Amino acid sequence: MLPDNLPCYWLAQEGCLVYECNSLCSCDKSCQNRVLQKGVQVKLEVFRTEKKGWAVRAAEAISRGTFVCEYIGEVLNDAEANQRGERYDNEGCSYLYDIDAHIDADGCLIEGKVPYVIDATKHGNVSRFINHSCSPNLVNYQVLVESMDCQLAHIGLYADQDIAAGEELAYDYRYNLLPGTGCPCHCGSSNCRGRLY
Ligand SMILES: C[S@@+](CC[C@H](N)C(=O)[O-])C[C@H]1O[C@@H](n2cnc3c(N)ncnc32)[C@H](O)[C@@H]1O
Repeated sequence: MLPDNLPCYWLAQEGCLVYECNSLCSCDKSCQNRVLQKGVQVKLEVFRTEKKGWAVRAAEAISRGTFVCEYIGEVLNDAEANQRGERYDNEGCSYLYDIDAHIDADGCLIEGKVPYVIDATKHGNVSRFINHSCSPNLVNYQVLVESMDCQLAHIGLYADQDIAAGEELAYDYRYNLLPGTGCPCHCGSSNCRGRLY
């Protein structure tokens, strides 16, 4: 039996498309299928870490399945993202979110590649400070609200487990591990892959 507070799409695999009610629905704003569109509803804190720069932690307990925040920023095409990505990698800090890397090709309705990357370097919200972990406590879903264009889905981050107040929030960046030295991962988990990319 599922707990009452789990959204109806909770059984979907990470990276899948989910639909929220929108202005074409007869329901009102109190509908339980209007989650991401209400914005951040949980208390979050940005804090400084020793090895990972800024990070985000829960300022109150967050139950499994709760929407945490949306990853927002400038929407770039692949060419622009590659160009900026090289610069960011050289600088050692990147706020690019590669939508494609998070799509579960087997379990999703999205077909083909999403030719966009979200860049939160200059425009973003608290999600830009969330670090990577090889044992994450957040998962990502692609969420459709007003537009039904799968390639323009919102990116929602949700608690994948019960999270205690004070615990750092993290999701799996799912970067490709490229040949070379890459960038060391400091997530500290027992199954850490050792590198971010
Ligand atoms: C989206 S930003 C996260 C916020 C960032 N820590 C800051 O200070 O603004 C991503 C960057 O944070 C750092 N980072 C995130 N997770 C990390 C990890 N597990 N180990 C080392 N650095 C990490 C890397 O520099 C990465 O490019």
